[in-house]
Amino acid sequence: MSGRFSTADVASHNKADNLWIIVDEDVYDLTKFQEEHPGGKKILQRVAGKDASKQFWKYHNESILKKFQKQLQVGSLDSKAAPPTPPATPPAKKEKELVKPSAEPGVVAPQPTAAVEEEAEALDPFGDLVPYADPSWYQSYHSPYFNETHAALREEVREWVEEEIMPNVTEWEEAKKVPDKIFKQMGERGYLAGLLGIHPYPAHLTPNGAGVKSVPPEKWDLFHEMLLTDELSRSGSGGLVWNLIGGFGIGCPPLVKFGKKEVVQRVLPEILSGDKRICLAITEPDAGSDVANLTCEAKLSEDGKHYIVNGEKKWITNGIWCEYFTVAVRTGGEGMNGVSVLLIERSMGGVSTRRMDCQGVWSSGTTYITFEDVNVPVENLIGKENQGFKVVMTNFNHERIGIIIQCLRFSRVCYEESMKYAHKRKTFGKRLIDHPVIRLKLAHMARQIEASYNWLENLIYQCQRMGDMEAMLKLGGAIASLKAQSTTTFEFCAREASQIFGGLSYSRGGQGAKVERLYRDVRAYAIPGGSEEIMLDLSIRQALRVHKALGMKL
Ligand code: HEM
Repeated sequence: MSGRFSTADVASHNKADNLWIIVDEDVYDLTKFQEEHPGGKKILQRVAGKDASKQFWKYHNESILKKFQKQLQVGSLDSKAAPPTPPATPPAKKEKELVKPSAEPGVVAPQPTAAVEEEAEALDPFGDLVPYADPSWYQSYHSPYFNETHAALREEVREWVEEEIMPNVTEWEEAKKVPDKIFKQMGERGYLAGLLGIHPYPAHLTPNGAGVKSVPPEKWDLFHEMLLTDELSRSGSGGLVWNLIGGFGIGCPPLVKFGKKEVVQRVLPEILSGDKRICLAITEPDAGSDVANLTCEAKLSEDGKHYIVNGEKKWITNGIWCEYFTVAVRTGGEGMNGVSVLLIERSMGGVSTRRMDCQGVWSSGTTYITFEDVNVPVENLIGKENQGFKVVMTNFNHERIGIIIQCLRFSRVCYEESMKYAHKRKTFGKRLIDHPVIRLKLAHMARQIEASYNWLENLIYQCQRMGDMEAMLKLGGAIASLKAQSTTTFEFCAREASQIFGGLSYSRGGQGAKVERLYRDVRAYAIPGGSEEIMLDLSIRQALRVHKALGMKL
């Protein structure tokens, strides 16, 4: 694809059997491709030998060029500037320390220990700079939370997502499967190790012991985790995100934090390398948010060496692909004090999984599981017997924060796609963006996204300072509330984006692909991890309990 051509050269390829076009000063040979072009061959023949940039951008988005470039591009116009040659050694980046805001007087949160009082400096602008389409720290606004290590990770992840993931998401979603090599890359790049909620992340357990390329383990914090999930969510596919981190992100942390050392040492390396998968199995056909009433039973064998597990689990993300299952079971009497958590391994026998067909998140592998007389060694108990509720509850904050990050980025994707489309689509002689009614829709999307995201940053900071236990006690209410806020924001943005895209977001694929897919994914966020109704009620009950303990005066 390295040829250089004049416009006259391209103009000579202007027949159906010799069909070249120009898009943005690059030259494409569509002679063979025209037969399979979803928009038809005649439309291509009409622009044969010509600059078709305007027509191209009217009907397609960026991912199409990325996907077909290798196959169809034969070169560029000789008038196009040659791509810059990269410098032999990239300029060294100056690292700024994380700036930690000091707590207000009277706030119970622990005070920062390191006396880092440097002023928060804005980082270089990054991305397309569409207002509100990225977090404000991407766009040269000041932030107390992000430093150069976050900027480096952002660049690393974005490049990978743009190259390896973006062009293929629609295809994978339709196939209901993401190629295994992508999950494997999550391991190789150290991302799985970074998503455990553990700092420093266990770099020695990543393949080659290398960890994450742009962030050493000791610098890793919850904002890196947040950013990783956020950037993955730019794919505009809940299925893709859940395929890569859905099961792992909620199934692995309880094992690492509460599992027996020998068991963790045995299984963790092959999970963090991306060779084997793990998921969390709590929900049952008859017990969703009502965890305390689950019925999957684990009976201790007479010799006390095994639990014998029988029961069913439903809507389990990634289950069909997993070797390991972090499972909530009943080992004691009724209610929350009879619940334990076990690591069940497929190789133990008696584990069956089948894919469930769902409204959204198609490539996430939603699963129905049956356990029939599974013999689980007692060493595989995670936490203490009958105290599994604590393990489950600690995990909920991590799970819900993941849901919030994804929902807010998906809302941004809906907004960004709408903003870009509104600048090219014309109705009644005007671009959509020139209609006040469309700007109003965008404004309502943006205000909800920004307000929710700013609360999210604050809660991540609180989690970072508090640690799991304190965060579980103090932040459960606020996180539950923000979960409801983010899913309603997502639902609103998906609807408004769909109205702006019209028919293009009703059919699958093409320019409205992300919006159509996200519209279907909304319920997968609003229902699991605690439904909106339960979250909102909990947010008040929990906050009152905490503030009573803090000395609230009514
Ligand atoms: C590099 C050249 C091109 C490639 C690789 C390409 C590829 C595609 C693909 C994959 C689609 C399916 C929809 C989607 O996924 O977006 C499509 C649809 C379409 N294309 Fe192209 N195309 C090219 C050039 C053009 C040009 C130059 C025109 C117009 C002159 C055009 C007009 C259309 C139309 C009208 C549709 C249907 C859009 C819709 O369903 O709303 N394409 N093209």
